Amino acid sequence: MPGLVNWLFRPAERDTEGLVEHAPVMRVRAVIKRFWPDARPFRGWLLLSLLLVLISPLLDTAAIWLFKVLIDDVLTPQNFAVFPMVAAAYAVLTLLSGVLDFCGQYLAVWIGENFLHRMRTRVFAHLHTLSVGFFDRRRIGDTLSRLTDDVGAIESLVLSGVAQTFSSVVKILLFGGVLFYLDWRLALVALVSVPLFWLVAKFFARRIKDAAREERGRSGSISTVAEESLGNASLIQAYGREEAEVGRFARQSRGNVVAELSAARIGALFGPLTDLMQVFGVLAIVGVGILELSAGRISLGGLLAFLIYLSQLYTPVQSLGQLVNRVFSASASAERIIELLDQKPLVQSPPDPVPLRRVTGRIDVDRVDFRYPGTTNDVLHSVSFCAPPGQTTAVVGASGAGKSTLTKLLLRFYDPERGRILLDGIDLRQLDIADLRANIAIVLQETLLLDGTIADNILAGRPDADERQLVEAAEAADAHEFIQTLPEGYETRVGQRGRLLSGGQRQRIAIARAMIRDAPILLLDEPTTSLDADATRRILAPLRRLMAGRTTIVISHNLLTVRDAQQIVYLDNGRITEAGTHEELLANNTGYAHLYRLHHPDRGQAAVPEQQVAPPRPVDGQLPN
Ligand SMILES: Nc1ncnc2c1ncn2[C@@H]1O[C@H](COP(=O)(O)OP(=O)(O)OP(=O)(O)O)[C@@H](O)[C@H]1O
Repeated sequence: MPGLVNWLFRPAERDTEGLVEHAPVMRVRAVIKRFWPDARPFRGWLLLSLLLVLISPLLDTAAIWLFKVLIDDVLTPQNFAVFPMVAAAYAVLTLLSGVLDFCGQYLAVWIGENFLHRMRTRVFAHLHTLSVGFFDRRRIGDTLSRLTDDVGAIESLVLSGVAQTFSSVVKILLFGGVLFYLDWRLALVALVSVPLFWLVAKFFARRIKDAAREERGRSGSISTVAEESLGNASLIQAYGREEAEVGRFARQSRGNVVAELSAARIGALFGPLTDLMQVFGVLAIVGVGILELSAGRISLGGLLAFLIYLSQLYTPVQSLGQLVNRVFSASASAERIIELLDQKPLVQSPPDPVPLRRVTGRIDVDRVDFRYPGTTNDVLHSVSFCAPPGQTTAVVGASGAGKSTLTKLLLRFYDPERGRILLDGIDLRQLDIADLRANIAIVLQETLLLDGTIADNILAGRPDADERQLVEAAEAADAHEFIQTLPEGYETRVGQRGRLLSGGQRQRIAIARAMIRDAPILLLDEPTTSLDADATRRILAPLRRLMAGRTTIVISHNLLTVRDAQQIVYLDNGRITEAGTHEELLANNTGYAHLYRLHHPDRGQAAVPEQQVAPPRPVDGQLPN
């Protein structure tokens, strides 16, 4: 027996793989209070739906009363004269109750779905206010699972939960009142079991919430593993990791099953237990009912109607109990949403930003120290340099030196720990983030394409551009030609992350996007790294066209693009150890020169590298070669 009890109440296993961020535990009342303001636009409709909820048990009460009339005034005295009236009343009541049920149910779904839509959009919009750092730390799969599944739980807490509680309470009061009206002694006997219901429901509620919390977490882990695994299908297949991945997925899925079963055992036990209590209650009433009948204090019709009202009373009491359980399990989901909503963006625009239009593009990096949130080591140490307007500054250094980190600070994905970055003499922290980013165009190593058409992807740089500007940008990016050979030209879809295009084609689309943006500042982060020599050669000319006249910060291992720069900054473990032109740094014969020779072993100490590609664009007559 103790073994059986243990099995019935065995909790779900805790997930120890740490794929999802655990949400802080909250009281149900606090959860409801938190989301109640979100229901504001629906409160009028909710009131109407509560009104319908109120009318429906009234009709039920009348129908049961008609049953009493049928027995006591038609069947017992065998009086047919009253029957047509009773029958007509029944028909009208049923019709009315049908219409009201339809309206009530549709209204409830309408309110629920519209609330859900607003909530989902709000959470999604909130996610987009968060800094890039949040997405670096979080598993996308879990966030998706919260956005799709957990959001629904809030609706059941603040809307359908409220409506159902109201409906149950109304029914209990109404049917309870009629019971007292029919025979108060019997009614007292009937109500003795109500507190018992509550105790049982309370006992179950906490266990259900624990199981639900684990189940939701596991569901997030399943999505996380699926998203990571399927998103990297080529890597996994190339390295034969399929079995290991399936195993990882199965582990989370099994954990979900265990949590679901734990919740199911507790949930399934609740129903029969309350049924049992109900049967004992009814038997006790029948016993006392016989005494009442023989004492003439109630008619047979009255006793039967009493039992029917009683059965109607148990249903709302029982559903109130189940509702408590449902609310507790839904609040486990709501906790996960609250955890998301409570995330604050690491960087925010100031309340009174300095107005900014098109900048001239002077960038001053002033003694910047930086470390990533939650880490212990500085990635940048007292980094200072100036990128003059319209000129190219190359940031060079070994892998992990902090080059990309610098571009993240320029885009204000993060703020420096100490020091500042100035744009046209204004600290980035004083600017509206949108104004700042409107002045910057980026081309990254791994081209970011959205799953839309080629035109969509280029126009993402400037949505209000017209078709002529679109084609001009594509031509300047050397992309127009290949786009025209595609079956649907500019309207060809590029597939998820642009997988239907080659690396070089993706990169040229990215250049066209930056081109159409026509921003005064350009950030190029390893734009040629993922390309082979031929593809690199093809994008160098468009890249140079893009760089012309803009303040460009280029991070590259490809010293071909670096050689074009008027200034080269050499980063070593987060510190600037050298700065100057290509020739100056080669003459220094330290970090940069070593890196250069690493890439061009045949060049030795040669100060002037020979031309490898089409002649570089003549920038202000200052080109190193
Ligand atoms: N999101 C992050 N959270 C914590 N640490 C990070 C994060 N991104 C980068 N780092 C760390 O910061 C350091 C600098 O990284 P960064 O990407 O700036 O180097 P990099 O010079 O651009 O390297 P590469 O040439 O290989 O791209 C590295 O040690 C890296 O581990």
